[in-house]
Amino acid sequence: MEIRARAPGKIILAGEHAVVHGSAVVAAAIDLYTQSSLHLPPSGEGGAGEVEVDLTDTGLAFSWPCSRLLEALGETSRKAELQAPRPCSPEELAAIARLVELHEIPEAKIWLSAGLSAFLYLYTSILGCRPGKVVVSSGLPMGAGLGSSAAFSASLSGALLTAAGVVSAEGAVGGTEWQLLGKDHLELVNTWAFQGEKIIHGKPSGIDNAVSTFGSMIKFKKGELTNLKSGNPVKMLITDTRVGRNTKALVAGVSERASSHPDAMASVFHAVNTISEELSSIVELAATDEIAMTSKEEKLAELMEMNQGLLQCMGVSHASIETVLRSTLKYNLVSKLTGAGGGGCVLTLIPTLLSKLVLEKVTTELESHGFRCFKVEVGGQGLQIHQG
Ligand SMILES: Nc1ncnc2c1ncn2[C@@H]1O[C@H](COP(=O)(O)OP(=O)(O)OP(=O)(O)O)[C@@H](O)[C@H]1O
Ligand SMILES: C[C@@](O)(CCO)CC(=O)[O-]
Ligand SMILES: [Mg+2]
Repeated sequence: MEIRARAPGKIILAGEHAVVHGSAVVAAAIDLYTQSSLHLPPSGEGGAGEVEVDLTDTGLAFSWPCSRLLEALGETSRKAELQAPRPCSPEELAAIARLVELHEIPEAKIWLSAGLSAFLYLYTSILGCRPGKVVVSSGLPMGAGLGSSAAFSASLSGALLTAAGVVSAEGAVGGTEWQLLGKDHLELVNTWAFQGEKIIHGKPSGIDNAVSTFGSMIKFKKGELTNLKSGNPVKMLITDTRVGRNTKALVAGVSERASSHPDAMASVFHAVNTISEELSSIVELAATDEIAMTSKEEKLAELMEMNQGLLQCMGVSHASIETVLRSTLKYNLVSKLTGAGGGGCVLTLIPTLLSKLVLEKVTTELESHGFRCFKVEVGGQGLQIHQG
């Protein structure tokens, strides 16, 4: 049996990091996906065989004998528990880390260990220690702020829960082989994906896995989701600075700064909350003419610029991000980091009336710094399933 699931990455228009401390955040799916293809042999009983994962984008594949997994983790998946996802316990995480260490991951790719731990936890918790193989491919740069960890966790959870028979597709994505899940099933996938994010992010807010699972554009605050209907298409240029960084460490750094300067950082988080609330209202306005559109985009740009300034207060900007800010500002364009920062990707708002020539000049200048630029469609579908 083969089951494929794909989940999108995301951009954050305002509110990253502050959302971990209770502020509102606005995020949207993008049309870059991570796909998990699950292959299960007909028998499927635990004990014999292996659990394999092939991370095609890294050129690395890993496998564990089912007997070894059973010995280390015990038979974990029970149908009842599938409806009530639980966090990976410290003991399970330690056992999983030892299983990952059995494979000598090349030092240059040691950052993969978090993803492998999330894989083993989700696979054994949902399917138990039965043989199977997952092939993962992605259009998302890893560790770049576009939610690669969430897209990985959501696509994997979707494929595994479909194989376990607890979620199923309810409708087709017009003109494609992909199918959509109903709201209740998406909620279950999202809760499992959040467990995967906890292993990779440490203290995730839940916004990344929510956007990867539900898609669209979302305002999120203290676990509460509000679907936003963008009044007009939102056009963003994404610049990947190609500076690798680790979201878990960056999130921890902001928490440390909040502990060192509680009052000042509380003011920063409050200001970000206000920016996110205002941005969510403006993005839903439907501008019907050029004057209204220009006015709307100027307000969005101002809010992005203010949020970037507050992200610098949090200590998550980077010299490469500042280079993007300076380069785009020369053309009166506004940019902000997206995701955890510390490098990774930067958003630049593309006004409707911006000429193609100017956009080409900006892109050429950014690429002259060794950055990679690309445009994405914002606010598309979330998790999608295909049963072979
Ligand atoms: N396709 C994948 N296969 C295996 N592991 C992955 C994959 N994509 C992401 N990961 C895991 O997630 C980690 C990157 O997650 P991280 O949260 O640091 O960055 P991000 O999700 O790309 O950015 P952000 O969280 O800021 O949006 C990788 O180091 C890897 O462990
Ligand atoms: C930095 C952060 O706010 C977003 C990362 O994409 C972390 C989180 O919310 O889990
Ligand atoms: Mg992530």
